[in-house]
Amino acid sequence: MAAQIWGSEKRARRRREISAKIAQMPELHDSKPLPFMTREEKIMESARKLTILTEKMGQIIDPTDPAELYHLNNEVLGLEGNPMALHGVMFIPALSAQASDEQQAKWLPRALRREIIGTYAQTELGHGTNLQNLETTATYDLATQEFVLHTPQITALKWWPGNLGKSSNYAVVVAHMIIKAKNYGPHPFMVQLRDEKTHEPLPGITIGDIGPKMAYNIVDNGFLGFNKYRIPRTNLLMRHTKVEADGTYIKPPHAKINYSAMVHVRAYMLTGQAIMLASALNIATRYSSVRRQGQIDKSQPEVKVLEYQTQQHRLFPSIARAYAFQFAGAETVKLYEHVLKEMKSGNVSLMADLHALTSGLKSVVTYQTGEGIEQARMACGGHGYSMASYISEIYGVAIGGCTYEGENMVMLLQLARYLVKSAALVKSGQSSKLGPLVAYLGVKSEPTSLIDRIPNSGFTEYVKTFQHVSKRQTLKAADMFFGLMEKGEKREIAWNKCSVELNRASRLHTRLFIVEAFVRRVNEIADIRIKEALTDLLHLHVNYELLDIASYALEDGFLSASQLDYIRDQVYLYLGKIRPNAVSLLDSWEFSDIELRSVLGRRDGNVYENLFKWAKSSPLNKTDVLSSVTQYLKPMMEKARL
Ligand SMILES: CCCCCCCCCCCCCCCCCCCCCCC/C=C/C(=O)SCCNC(=O)CCNC(=O)[C@H](O)C(C)(C)COP(=O)(O)OP(=O)(O)OC[C@H]1O[C@@H](n2cnc3c(N)ncnc32)[C@H](O)[C@@H]1OP(=O)(O)O
Ligand SMILES: Cc1cc2nc3c(=O)[nH]c(=O)nc-3n(C[C@H](O)[C@H](O)[C@H](O)COP(=O)(O)OP(=O)(O)OC[C@H]3O[C@@H](n4cnc5c(N)ncnc54)[C@H](O)[C@@H]3O)c2cc1C
Repeated sequence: MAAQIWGSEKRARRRREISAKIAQMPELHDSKPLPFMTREEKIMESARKLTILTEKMGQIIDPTDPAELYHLNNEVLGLEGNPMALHGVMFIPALSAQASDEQQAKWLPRALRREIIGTYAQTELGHGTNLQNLETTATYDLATQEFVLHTPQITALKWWPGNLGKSSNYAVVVAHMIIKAKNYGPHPFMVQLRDEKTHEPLPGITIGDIGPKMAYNIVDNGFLGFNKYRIPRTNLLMRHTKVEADGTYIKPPHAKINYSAMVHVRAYMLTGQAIMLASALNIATRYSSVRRQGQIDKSQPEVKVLEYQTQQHRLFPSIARAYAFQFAGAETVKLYEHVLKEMKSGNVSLMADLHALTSGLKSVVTYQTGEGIEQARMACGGHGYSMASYISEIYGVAIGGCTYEGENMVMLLQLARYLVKSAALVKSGQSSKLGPLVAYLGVKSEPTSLIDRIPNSGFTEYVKTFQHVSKRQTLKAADMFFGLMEKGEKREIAWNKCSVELNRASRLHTRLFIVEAFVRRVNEIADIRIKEALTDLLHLHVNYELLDIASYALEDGFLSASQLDYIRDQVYLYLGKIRPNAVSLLDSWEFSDIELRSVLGRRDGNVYENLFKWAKSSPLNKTDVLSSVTQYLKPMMEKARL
């Protein structure tokens, strides 16, 4: 099963080898539990480990393999980020995709050797989503052949970029490029921020940390202002766009090609989300098979809480989602790598499809991951609320994904644009022009679902039902939009008036893709036992998801009330079937105790003893009487007694 999760037996074996090596290197372990550290201590600890990794990484992993890098990152540095997180996740990918060969030769080896630390600075205090209204400017000075970066007012301060505040000395900065008074829109520039020797900010640069956040507090998200700060013309990233010495602008082959660093993270982050969801569920499911509370049969001893159907209903559909996201994520990364290769050789024809897909997936996956982790926390009762579970930290980090790389609602609306265009093709009889991901929009569906009538259809009837609701909602939302425009409404106003319905279509389309990716994977599996276990999980997934969106299928009678009962019964049936495999389905992800960082979710299940040990190690327990008591509470009580 680990091979299915991680993509191959070799990958699963490599993960085990890497975990085993790390287990033997105490210098790479947390020196104390992260929840007992201050933010400064955590950052210090993380930087300490980073320097060891820079020396020893090659002995532990293949540093050119993103999957191995990510595993090393999660084991050693953890989910809360590190002082070089953006260096790996966005700075290097941005240079790789957007710098010319010559620029790459100059900067990439330095970045890879970690001579310099970089980040990706795009969002501003006043604008993040709407890139067209970013305010930072890069004005070309023909006389000196330099760009002058400037922050015209406080709302134009770069705000949020990870590791910008304190750690990075370089950044890819996105600014509106102005040449001879003409604004060419946002473009990426390589900018040195700090002196390479002293790490002091360079003159003309105002920079700092934006303060603590809900999570990710090892990352120094920062602010940045420029005061007429000059950089050479050749610091514009020029793989796709060029500006010649005389100010001539050579436009890129696709208007949005400069957005590739965002698409990179959107494609890769799905796996990250699946891992976080599976981690939280691993903790909650292991704990639920240790925790005994109450009786189902009063004549019997207290049961493990995992025996309760409500507990299973709370956890198991999310186990199925974690697998589904992992499989959909693997497909998306493959597609991304393909499109990136094509883009490098000038073929940009697949960019729109990739953008639409990643926008929808990013939104649905992060939202449902957040939901699943929060349920996992509640499934652990009081102990879930303790930082000893580590679930609250996982939750805080995971839901950051609902916001970064494009706010979820906004990204769903990006997918909706693609869906509406596809609907227009269907309506104008041009279904043959539909791309493969939306081809179902042009296929006539049956009048009713056959779900309960062909139960062994190998999920075909389920897929058809998902297709039916997605198609119906897409065409309905598109009709609403076109209808408003026909009545004379301006395009943008009509769009806004339909946006809730449009986003519903985007979610349904994305959920269909996730189901299909799960079905595709299960169909490929040769090993009978693995196939059986995953088929049970897939049954639970399709029935649970369908129940969740049933209103869309009920409203036009595609599903009947009796079919809904059938689907509900299937959910209960598969909850019971999955119960014996539940812990194994999560242990198969092979998270080490070092990586999980959870007292509650330890592999040995020795929960209570370790919780007590953990509590005793709390800094508050270093002394029996705190100074808050001697200084304030004790005098107060004494005064009251007089
Ligand atoms: C050992 C130690 C190692 C440690 C390091 C570990 C290394 C690991 C190695 C690698 C593994 C990677 C694993 C990753 C795991 C993830 C972990 C995450 C970590 C957390 C990092 C967080 C970092 C966060 C960064 C950021 O948030 S950066 C800022 C992001 N900002 C946004 O996303 C802004 C959102 N807004 C937009 O994208 C745009 O403004 C918009 C798309 C909404 C609108 O754009 P615009 O206004 O310009 O466009 P229009 O509306 O005019 O036109 C729209 C048309 O353009 C098309 N379009 C838009 N975008 C694209 C695109 N990207 N591609 C193609 N087409 C695009 C639309 O479709 C429209 O087309 P149409 O007109 O035809 O409809
Ligand atoms: C943990 C974290 C890490 C980050 N790291 C980085 C980084 O490294 N580099 C970087 O540059 N940035 C980074 N960011 C910033 C991040 O990319 C932005 O916060 C994000 O893109 C959302 O933009 P915003 O903050 O402007 O939200 P807003 O756009 O102001 O969103 C506020 C609300 O308005 C709604 N809204 C906005 N526009 C529309 C629209 N057109 N239609 C409908 N609704 C709309 C949204 O849906 C939302 O409900 C990070 C953010 C976080 C939380």
